Amino acid sequence: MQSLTTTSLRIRENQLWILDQQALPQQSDWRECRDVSELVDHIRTLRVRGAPLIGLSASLLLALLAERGMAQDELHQALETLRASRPTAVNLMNNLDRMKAALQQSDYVKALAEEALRLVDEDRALCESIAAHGAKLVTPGSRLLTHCNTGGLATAGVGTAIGVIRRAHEQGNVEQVWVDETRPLLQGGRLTAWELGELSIPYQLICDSMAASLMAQKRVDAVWVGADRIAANGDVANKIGTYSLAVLAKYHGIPFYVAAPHTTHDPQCPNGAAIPIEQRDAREVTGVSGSFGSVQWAPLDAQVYNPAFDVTPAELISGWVLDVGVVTPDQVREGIFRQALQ
Ligand SMILES: CSC[C@H]1O[C@H](OP(=O)(O)O)[C@H](O)[C@@H]1O
Repeated sequence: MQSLTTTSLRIRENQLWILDQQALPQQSDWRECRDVSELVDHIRTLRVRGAPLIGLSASLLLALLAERGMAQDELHQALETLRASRPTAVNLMNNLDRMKAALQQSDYVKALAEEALRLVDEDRALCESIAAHGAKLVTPGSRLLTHCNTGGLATAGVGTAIGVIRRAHEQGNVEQVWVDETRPLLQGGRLTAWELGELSIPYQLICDSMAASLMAQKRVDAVWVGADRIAANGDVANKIGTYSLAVLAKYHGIPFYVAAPHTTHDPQCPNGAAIPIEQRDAREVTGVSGSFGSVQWAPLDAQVYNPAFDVTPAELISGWVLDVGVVTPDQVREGIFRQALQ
């Protein structure tokens, strides 16, 4: 398979390398990813994370395994093992459905490689289109608030919500970004802060609990977040804490935008209640860990509730900023979300 480079994935000499996103920003640790069990572990521990990136890494590994001679039936098993690695982000399921179709072909080795690389190229283009549509919504002097991490680390391109912020900043319309640290795994404090620093985009890091008072002080002009799955009715599953931001934005009359590829919309999922929400390990809440080691502050036997995502109902969303354009609340109320994608 040809060499490939994204912010957090590489193909070199037919080997997949991943940038350990749990080690960032203290360490840029590239790790070989040789087989399914390693990738599943990287995905489950969020060394590989971000809805688009999870799907792309799984697709690229399957293509590499085929090139190394893995039998078709083993590849089918590998594909389904990867599908089960994280349940919420629909990108993984969509990508693997396409890889499964490639696996049915007679020359499946070639078909898998072509499809995996096509998915990477498509994601890059999707990011650019999302960013272009979204940047038009960012007015001069905007102070934008974002949650979790939705940049180049999480995609093959410029990102989704952070892609919009990046392009709007290039157009001179972003005064600064408020970055939610995003407990429990601190994707904002570790990854978005790192990415915006690398891009020289002015930001201030905040604890998630600080967003409300910033909005009350009229210091936030819009909220931009990503999505892991958009239900047929426009409800959105995204990193835990997104729903509370949407409620706060509604209360304060602040626009709340979701940026995502159109493929994140899942017409088979009727509404937010039908989106599977991943429950995660208690130790992520009773303490924190990273390349610096780990520290636990709560009792180790503390009872913990740790859903990785929450659901924001469509009524709280000002616009779904997709690669195909911006879907409006009126279109969603009219139940024509899908048609709006045409
Ligand atoms: C463009 S990434 C979309 C989505 O993925 C993140 O979740 P995680 O860090 O657990 O993989 C977050 O929900 C982002 O909004």
